[in-house]
Amino acid sequence: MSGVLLWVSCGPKENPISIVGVAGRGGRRQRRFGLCNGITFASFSPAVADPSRSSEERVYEVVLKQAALVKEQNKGTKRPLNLNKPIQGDFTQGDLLSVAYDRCGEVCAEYAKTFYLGTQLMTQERRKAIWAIYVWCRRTDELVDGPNASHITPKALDRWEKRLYDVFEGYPYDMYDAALSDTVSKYPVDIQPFKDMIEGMRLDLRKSRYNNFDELYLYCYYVAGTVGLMSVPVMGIAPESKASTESIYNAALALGIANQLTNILRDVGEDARRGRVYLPQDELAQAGLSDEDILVGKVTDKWRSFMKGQIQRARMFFNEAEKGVSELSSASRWPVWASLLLYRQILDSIEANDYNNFTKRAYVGKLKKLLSLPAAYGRALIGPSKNLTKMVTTK
Ligand SMILES: CC(C)=CCC/C(C)=C/CC/C(C)=C/CC/C(C)=C/COP(=O)(O)OP(=O)(O)O
Repeated sequence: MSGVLLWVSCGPKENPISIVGVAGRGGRRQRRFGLCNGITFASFSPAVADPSRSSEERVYEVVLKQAALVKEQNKGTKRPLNLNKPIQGDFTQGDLLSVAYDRCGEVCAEYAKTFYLGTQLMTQERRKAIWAIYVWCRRTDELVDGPNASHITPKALDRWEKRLYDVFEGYPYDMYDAALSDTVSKYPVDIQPFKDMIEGMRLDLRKSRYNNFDELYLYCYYVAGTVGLMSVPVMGIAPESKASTESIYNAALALGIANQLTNILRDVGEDARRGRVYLPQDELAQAGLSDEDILVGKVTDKWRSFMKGQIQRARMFFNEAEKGVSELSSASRWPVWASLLLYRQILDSIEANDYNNFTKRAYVGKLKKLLSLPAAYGRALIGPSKNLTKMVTTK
């Protein structure tokens, strides 16, 4: 494993980015903030920059674009992979890629055990590609959440974005990049969700409150919805699916949003102690609650009723996501169902804790986790719906 540190310590002129040997994993809300309050990043144009429309409308445009691109790329346009630039180590290209993917697998196995198990249910090719994407997301997250987070500036994120472009052009800086370069050369994965995830990190550096759900939705898209959009091209759509590509991408986006909302509801107390409140401020105020109540952490009827509404909304996103899972290729359905069923149970657990998400961490016990696997398997047997109307999106 010692070589890994070397590989991860990144490309030329980069701040060291470590994904190994990091104590604790934590969510993406453990980041420090206040480093760059008030700084705007005019040099970037994320896909969802127009403030005159709702976040949902703007994000849906990204979904449409992704769906159009995947159709285009499925017609046969392939990106070149130029692994010509020297990468540390004495490897042939074949060796390099197989070692690179193995390393990505090791990182997943170490940091995301359940996720790693889920990937074991996929075909080998897809599993490797999903590992490569996971590792890139994890490294991105660690820029603002990892051991070097206090030194991270918007400039470092700009450099990370430049490096992302290089990876997509087929010029990786290190092994993990090489795996991603290979993945994006094989699957119709677009750069946009990756760029948007970096935008989410910029947002996290400068923002610790969300005025309303529209703002929160955008944040959830950046940090989690993007993962859904990155994953579908690798997971694949069932050849017999009659659903529109955009409806499937929309379901994938919904799963990312649902997961992130669940994550936020689970970690309310923990986040508040770090100075962060992700719950929509206007909804808190309407419920007669404030940041102060969250810090005090007393479960009151007001809180219970507020939480019921938040949980209901997260469940709506899970329901939206459900509509798309059956349309995925058969080998990808089981892991996706498993992760959906498992993560959704965190909401049940918050209820079982009588909505005390201030001091009690909601979790899904081992037995429930285990039982979810056959349940997920059963659902995964159901393939694409023959009835088109079932998948028509609401937008
Ligand atoms: C539904 C369809 C059509 C496709 C599936 C598309 C996928 C895979 C969507 C899932 C997107 C996803 C996994 C988003 C990440 C969301 C999230 C909140 C992850 C939590 O990360 P950690 O912070 O490490 O979690 P824990 O703190 O719970 O360990």
